[in-house]
Amino acid sequence: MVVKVNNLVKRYEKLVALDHLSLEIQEGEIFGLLGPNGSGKSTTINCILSLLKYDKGSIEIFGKQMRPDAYDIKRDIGIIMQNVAVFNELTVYDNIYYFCSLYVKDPKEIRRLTEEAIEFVSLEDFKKFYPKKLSGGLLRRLNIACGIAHKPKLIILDEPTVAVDPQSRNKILEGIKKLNEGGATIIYTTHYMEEVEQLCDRIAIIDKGKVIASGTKEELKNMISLGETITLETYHLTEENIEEIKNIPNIASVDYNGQTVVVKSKKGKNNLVHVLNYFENRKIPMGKIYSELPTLNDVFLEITGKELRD
Ligand SMILES: Nc1ncnc2c1ncn2[C@@H]1O[C@H](COP(=O)(O)OP(=O)(O)OP(=O)(O)O)[C@@H](O)[C@H]1O
Repeated sequence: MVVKVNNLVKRYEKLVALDHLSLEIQEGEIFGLLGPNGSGKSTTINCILSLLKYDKGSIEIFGKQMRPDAYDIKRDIGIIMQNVAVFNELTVYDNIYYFCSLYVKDPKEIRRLTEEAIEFVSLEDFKKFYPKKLSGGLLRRLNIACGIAHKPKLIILDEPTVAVDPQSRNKILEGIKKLNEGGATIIYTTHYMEEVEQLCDRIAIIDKGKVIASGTKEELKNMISLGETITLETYHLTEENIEEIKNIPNIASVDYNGQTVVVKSKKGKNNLVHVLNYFENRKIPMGKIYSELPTLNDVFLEITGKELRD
């Protein structure tokens, strides 16, 4: 176990930001903390890092109790915060060198690690640039390089792709996978379900400071009753047809807007076949058809009754 958070409670005056939150993160995994804005992700990370005091609970990292002065633990952690934290008066190279020098003493080794980090985030052409001259995506990559240059065993990234262009976003996600393949354990917070689906081995979904579900994405999707969502283009459905589709076994809901019908089914076999057979037998013309498995948004929606997105 790399991180063990037990029953954490954090209040900001009257607001309970973390409400008995527990997490267990194992060595070598990419662990996703998924939740809407304001659910408590940054507060969790700041408590884990002992940057914030909390009211109740305990936090262990690498099997030891985490404290504000636990420098032996902090040395092995890389932090990439939501807000870019670099020095505007230092170049790209000097920023990375500086952050690396907080953990590594030998100048030759710092230079080697700095070059490696620059290569890792593909900033070779920008070494002498000052942060103000970098685009948002490049700045994020610099922020990441500063956090990982000292080769930490545990890397914590708090929403590193917010307001980043798709190219930089892909580079960041690929980079995180590479860091993980190199042996680092990763904690990744985001409100983008696509990112955790793509990246994470295990996920905790949080809402209002509580873990509402956790597991692999398959486990999370198996927790809910929704099977698949079938979307079908058709201009010819009557009220009677809609009622009949609702009565097909295993169908949970039917929504029709005059152009497309969205049929949600409960878990079970051959749901798509049954729906298509209905259209075939009634000779109702169909256009495009597709069927989707539940998303993590569906999981969030079924548990909390609201959308993950704002
Ligand atoms: N310093 C603070 N003082 C008072 N309330 C705070 C403070 N920081 C956070 N909060 C509140 O605590 C709750 C959790 O906030 P937190 O920033 O941890 O959520 P988050 O999931 O990281 O959201 P976001 O992605 O918007 O940062 C929110 O209701 C937020 O308004």
